[in-house]
Amino acid sequence: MATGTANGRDFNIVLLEGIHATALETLAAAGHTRVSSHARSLAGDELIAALAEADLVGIRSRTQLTAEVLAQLPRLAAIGCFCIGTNQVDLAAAAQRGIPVFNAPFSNTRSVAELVLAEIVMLMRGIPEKNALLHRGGWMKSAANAWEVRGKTLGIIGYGHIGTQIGVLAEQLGMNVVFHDIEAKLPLGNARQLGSLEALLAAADVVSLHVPETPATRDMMGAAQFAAMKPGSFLINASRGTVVDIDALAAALERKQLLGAAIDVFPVEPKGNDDPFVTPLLRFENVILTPHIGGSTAEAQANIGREVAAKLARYGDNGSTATAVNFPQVTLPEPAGQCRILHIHHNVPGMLARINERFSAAGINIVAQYLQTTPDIGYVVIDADADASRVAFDELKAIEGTIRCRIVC
Ligand SMILES: NC(=O)c1ccc[n+]([C@@H]2O[C@H](COP(=O)([O-])OP(=O)(O)OC[C@H]3O[C@@H](n4cnc5c(N)ncnc54)[C@H](O)[C@@H]3O)[C@@H](O)[C@H]2O)c1
Ligand SMILES: O=C(O)[C@H](O)COP(=O)(O)O
Repeated sequence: MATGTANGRDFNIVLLEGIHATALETLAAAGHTRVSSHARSLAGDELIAALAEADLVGIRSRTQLTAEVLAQLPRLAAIGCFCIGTNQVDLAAAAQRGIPVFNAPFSNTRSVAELVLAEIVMLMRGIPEKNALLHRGGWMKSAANAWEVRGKTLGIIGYGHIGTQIGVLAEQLGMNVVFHDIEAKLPLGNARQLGSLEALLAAADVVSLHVPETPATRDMMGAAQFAAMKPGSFLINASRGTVVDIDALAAALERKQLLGAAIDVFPVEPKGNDDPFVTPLLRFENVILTPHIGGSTAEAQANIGREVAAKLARYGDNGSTATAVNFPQVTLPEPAGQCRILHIHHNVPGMLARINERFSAAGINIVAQYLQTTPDIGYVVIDADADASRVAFDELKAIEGTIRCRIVC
């Protein structure tokens, strides 16, 4: 199905999940004023109704944009994830519908790293249970199960942006750092990559998870992995809730295989601050529970708001897909002609020839042309003069294999 919109600045933009005000400011500065904001995540019919007229949508980690949801939003032209994770969007389905997805790959990295570092110290001193007891009037002055972190081993699973930051900071506290990753990674400082997850679990006093949500990371910490951890060690999960089998974690805490944990993300999380929260971990006072706030700092949210809003505005205004996570990436200068046609199509043989034929048959001069492809999707951007572009636009929309076609003048 081919669709077309007249001009990027006519875009209707919907922001969900309390995205920071810097996003609105950035969009307004780019001339986008048709923006509505919602404080929480939406689902089901509410979500479809809120996004029915949206050209651009901004979400955070909770809103699920599945293939089924996207199929009901034919108008949607681009998605901004105002966070790092993009697992909440069906990226392949979005690409097939000609929808690029943008995120903020490192604006909250430091915030997560600082939280994890603090949690390592808190857990190794037994602070969570001492704090809970003291709030009830109990006094537990004791050095039992309280250690310096200096000289202990931190095991990082997923040595990407966040994992590497944590490794560097932990070494400054005198920790030994080992990591496990599916890719061979450059170790920073004195960190060492271990050959397997099992080797890491056997070596670490504290294990910290920093992998994305993928089929391979689902329940990657289950009963067998907890049994393989050092007796009396600790687990930190600030990645995604699906990475840890939470019942297996509860069992490991129960039998004191683990002396504590810090959990920021959960398999099921409330949609907003007014919804109830349940987890089998409530009964453990040696577990730090935080409501998915690893990236929730003033600095991170303000930066994310600016970064992702700018990416959406740029795509709307000039078609640039630089840094899109699911789409051919084209970094574009300002239009060289009076109008720019953005043509998204299935990547089948002869498509570019068919597009160019339309221009030469109509005697239209192409001022500039850009092409980028992935195995499935092709993205061609053509600058031409205004009247000619409108003729070409109508022609290009009709080419078989077109997914979406847009003109910006
Ligand atoms: N709690 C929060 O608020 C919060 C904030 C930011 C990010 N996150 C989560 O943290 C995750 C990591 O963020 P990042 O910026 O470091 O991502 P990243 O992409 O830079 O790093 C992820 C690393 O995990 C590795 N990896 C992937 N699959 C793996 C597997 N099966 N086994 C071992 N390693 C694997 C990758 O090779 C990569 O090195 C994000 O995907 C997001 O889900 C949570
Ligand atoms: O992926 C992320 O960046 C984090 O999980 C933060 O998500 P949030 O924006 O919903 O807090």
